[in-house]
Amino acid sequence: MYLHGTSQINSKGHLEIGGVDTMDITKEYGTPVFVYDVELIRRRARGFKKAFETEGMQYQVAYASKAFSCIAMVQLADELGLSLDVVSGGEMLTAKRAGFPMERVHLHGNNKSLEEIQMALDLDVGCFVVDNFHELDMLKEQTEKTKKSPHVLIRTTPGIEAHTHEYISTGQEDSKFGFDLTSGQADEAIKRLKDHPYLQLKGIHCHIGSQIFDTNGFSMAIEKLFSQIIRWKEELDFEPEVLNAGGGFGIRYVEGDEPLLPEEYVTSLIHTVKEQSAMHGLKIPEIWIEPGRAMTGDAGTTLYKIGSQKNIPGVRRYAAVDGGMTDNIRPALYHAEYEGVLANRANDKAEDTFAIAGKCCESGDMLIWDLPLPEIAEDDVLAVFCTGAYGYAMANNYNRFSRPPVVFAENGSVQLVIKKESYEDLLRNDLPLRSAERV
Ligand SMILES: Cc1ncc(COP(=O)(O)O)c(C=O)c1O
Ligand SMILES: N[C@@H](CCCC[NH3+])C(=O)O
Repeated sequence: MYLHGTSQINSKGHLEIGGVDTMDITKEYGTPVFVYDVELIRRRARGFKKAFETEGMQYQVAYASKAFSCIAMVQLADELGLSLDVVSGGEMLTAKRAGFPMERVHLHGNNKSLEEIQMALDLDVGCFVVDNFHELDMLKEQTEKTKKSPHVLIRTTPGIEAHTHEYISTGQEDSKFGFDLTSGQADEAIKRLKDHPYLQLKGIHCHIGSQIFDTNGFSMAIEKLFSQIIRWKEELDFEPEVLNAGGGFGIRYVEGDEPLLPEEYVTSLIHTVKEQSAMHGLKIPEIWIEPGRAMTGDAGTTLYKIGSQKNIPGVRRYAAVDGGMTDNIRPALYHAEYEGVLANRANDKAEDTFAIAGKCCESGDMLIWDLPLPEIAEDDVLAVFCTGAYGYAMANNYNRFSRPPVVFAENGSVQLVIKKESYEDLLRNDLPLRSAERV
């Protein structure tokens, strides 16, 4: 069994996270519940920053809050000296309410609305990552109106295909994101932005995909960008001060996943950027990165209660838990794989293989297809590891299930950071049918 971060098995045979017995957590908060190992998030943040500091670089590590956003998480990101990547009005407002320094917030999005652009200017968001001409026009108009002068990066698609699931690969030419490098779109964006009286064009952004295990794709993307930068310098008198290499750093979900350490990804990035700058006689730009999954993914564990079982002899043994695709849609969406353990009997030997099903009215609502477990009984608690990124963040109310609570565990104490959604929360926006006097 692979245990992440501070997770360990205590003398009662219970899974412990952040020094807290997970059985105490389920007693207090019920199931399902997301538990974050805060110390592991701290370690990840330190890892990403360390390499930049060792190499004496100007940098920003922006936590991609789409992976998991809530007020406490954003406050933790601030405490860790991170910047923040947001992609919506909701994520922006979370940052504001968390008291996050808005100048360190970077706004992404391939279809930012006018309302979101206005909100970002109102909130003094530090940097817009401009994705397309539609946004560019709105942004120009709004900055001319408000006389605000945010920093801007141009998001480019470098034409690099990361070896990952098709739906989470974003850097290839045929992508909905960013300005294409080869057709001249990026050049046009630079021309339109360069001498704008308010928008301060600082640099270039690219993001090649997610859950990437090696450094080749990042290096190739940087080399590709530099081949354009030398041309931009000559033809457009534009040399980026900032190069944002995006996120995408992988984590270990299951055996066979072999990610690098955060500092290893960063060291390689820095070397490629330094090498390319020296080769082309350019200044070394600031490097910004945007890790999401690698910051919170393996720090999250979901605890479920086992309920019904179904044995189809010679075919499969199903065990259903009290959550599923409503709190973790990744298996249904990407065939993502997870590992898990019985949190209340973590030392018991596995005796059979179980397919762990969710409780939604959907055959594809499966969490794990082949999990070795001991003989299980009703009310056993199943811990599914590595659910900290794009778990709660992609949670939904299908079948009108409510979203679980989230707790942070550290140094033997536990703190509730998101309350369980109540039935009242679920019904809050419903209005009765106008003709239905009966309601
Ligand atoms: C622009 C951008 N930055 C950062 C991220 C975070 O990616 P990850 O969670 O894989 O680090 C994403 C999502 O893939 C993204 O689209
Ligand atoms: N949500 C995806 C990754 C996409 C990240 C955002 N571009 C996942 O769970 O893996």
